[in-house]
Amino acid sequence: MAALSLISEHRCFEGEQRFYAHESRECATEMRFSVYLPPQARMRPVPVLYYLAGLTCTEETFMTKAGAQRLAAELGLMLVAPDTSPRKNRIPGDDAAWDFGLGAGFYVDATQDPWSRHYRMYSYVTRELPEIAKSLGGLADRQGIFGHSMGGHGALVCALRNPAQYRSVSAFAPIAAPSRCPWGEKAFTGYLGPDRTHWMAHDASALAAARRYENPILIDQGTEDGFLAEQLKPQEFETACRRSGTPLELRFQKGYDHGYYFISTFMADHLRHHARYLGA
Ligand SMILES: N[C@@H](CCC(=O)N[C@@H](CSC=O)C(=O)NCC(=O)O)C(=O)O
Repeated sequence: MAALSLISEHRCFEGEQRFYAHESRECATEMRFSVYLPPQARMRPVPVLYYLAGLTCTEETFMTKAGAQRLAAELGLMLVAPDTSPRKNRIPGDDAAWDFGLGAGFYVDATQDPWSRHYRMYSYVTRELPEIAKSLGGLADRQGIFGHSMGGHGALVCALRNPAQYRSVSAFAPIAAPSRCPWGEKAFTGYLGPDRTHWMAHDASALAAARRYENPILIDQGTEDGFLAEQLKPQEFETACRRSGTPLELRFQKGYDHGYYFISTFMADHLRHHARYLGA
């Protein structure tokens, strides 16, 4: 594992909020991530909860907007939030749109040129970040994952493909059927190519229909979310879970939109959900 470079460190609810950069093995360029170390981490290894953010976000968004650290400190949960794409090695056209390229890695391992060298967010999250979390005092056998929108899609896919690795999963307004919405179709075509059979390994609804995930999945979705009907499609995920017998609690929250005021409102429920299955 390459050395971590500490960008900044801040005392927070008796724990430590840190921001790091490092040369990523999987992305073959510099990556950034944030970590919240609860006070318990000074004494012993602690469970780890990964948060994957949405389009246009960075490694800072969750830590500054979601209000998760106070309860994470109480529960003794380490929080780890990666950036949403590589940014250091620029690719022509990577900033041409806000829903593809920079800030929009979609948590897949790209197979298409010119993205395939650096855009390997799936392997970065599922392989490299856990090694880093362990080196910072995280327990390898007590990991959970959650996320928002594009990151909700990423969290569901990581957990459904690696049920032994992630004991718990939840999402806020996830892109739940990316093969059948404009954001997902654009990203998967660009990163994975036009053959839709290659998309299924990154489609949460396809994965949930194919195999049962044992622990209950929690999803919160705002009813006033402007992306709900066209981009998110949580009902397709609900149907898929029913097919495989995967336990799902899909909660429609009246009056809430897609943003971080919604996420911060229900953050405590998600942290407690993970704490329950991570033994925190
Ligand atoms: N183009 C707009 C909207 C981008 C946006 O809404 N991003 C969401 C995630 S959407 C799906 O992944 C987000 O989390 N934004 C960050 C925030 O702080 O709300 C724009 O560029 O703002």
